[in-house]
Amino acid sequence: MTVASDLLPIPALLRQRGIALGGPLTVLEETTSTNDEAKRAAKVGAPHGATWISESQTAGRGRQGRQWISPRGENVLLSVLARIPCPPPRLPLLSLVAGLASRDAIARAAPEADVRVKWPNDVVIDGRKVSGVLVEAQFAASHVESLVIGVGMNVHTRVFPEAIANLATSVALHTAALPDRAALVVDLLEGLARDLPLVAAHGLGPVHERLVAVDALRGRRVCSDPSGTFGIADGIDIEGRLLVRDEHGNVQRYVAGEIHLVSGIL
Ligand SMILES: O=C(O)CCCC[C@@H]1SC[C@@H]2NC(=O)N[C@@H]21
Repeated sequence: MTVASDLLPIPALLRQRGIALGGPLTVLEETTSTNDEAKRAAKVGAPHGATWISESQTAGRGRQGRQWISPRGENVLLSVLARIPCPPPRLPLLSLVAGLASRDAIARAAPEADVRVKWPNDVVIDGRKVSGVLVEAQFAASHVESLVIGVGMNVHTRVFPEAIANLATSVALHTAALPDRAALVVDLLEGLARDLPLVAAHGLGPVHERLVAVDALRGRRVCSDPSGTFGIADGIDIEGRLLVRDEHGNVQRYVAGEIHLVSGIL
C-alpha cells in the first residue's frame, strides 16, 4: 500500500524551513508502534532527528500502560529520535515541552480553538484530548544515551469509540477545512527542534511563561494519589511540578503520576 500523498511534502517543507529534526524520515503504512521503530533504530546508531510516521499502529501505547488507538490514515502517529544531553532529573520536563510543541502546532492549524496543555503530557481542546506524548529514554550506565519522543495527534478522526467519545476530540472538529497533516507535522518538529535542547540544557525556564499561559488545569479540582487529597490546581512550577492548593490554602507540589482530575473531562 502506498502512503497517503498528503504526507509527501514533509521533507521538502523541513528543508525549506531549515528544521533540524525530521530527517531521515521514514513513513510507514503499519508498525507496532513508532516508538518501537525509533528505539530499535537507536540501538543500531540512527542519527539525531531521525523520525518515523506511521499510518497505523498495531500496539500503539500511551503512558501508564494505556493503549493509543487511531484509525488507519486519519491522524498523526510520530516518533522522533533525539540525541541531546539531558540530565535524568530533567526527563519529565521533556513530556511537557513536547506537549507544548504539539499544542502550538494544533493551535496554528485551528486558530479558533482554545488549545491547552493538560499537565503532564496531554493536549486538550475544551477539555477533550486531542494529542498525547510518550517520551522514552534509553540509558547507557546512568546517562541518557537517546530519547524517543512519541506524539499522537487526532487530526481527521470525527467519530470516536463510545468509551472515549466524551473525552476525545480532533483538529478537524475545530476547523472548517480539512486540516493539513504535513503542516501539523512540520510545525510540531519545528517546536521540538527549538525547545527540546533548550529545556534539556537549562530546565523549563526558557518555555515556562508560554507553558503556564496555556495550562489547562489551573483552577480545576484535582485529587492526589494515593492519599486521595483534593485540591485546586494552581499552576506549574519551574521544575515542572503541578501546584495544588488544599482547602487550608497550603500548596503541595506534585510530579507526574501523582494527580488526577476529579471529573474525567475539564
Ligand atoms: O496520551 C498518552 O498517554 C501518550 C500517547 C502517545 C501516543 C503516541 S502515537 C506515536 C507514538 N507511538 C506510540 O506507541 N505512542 C506514541
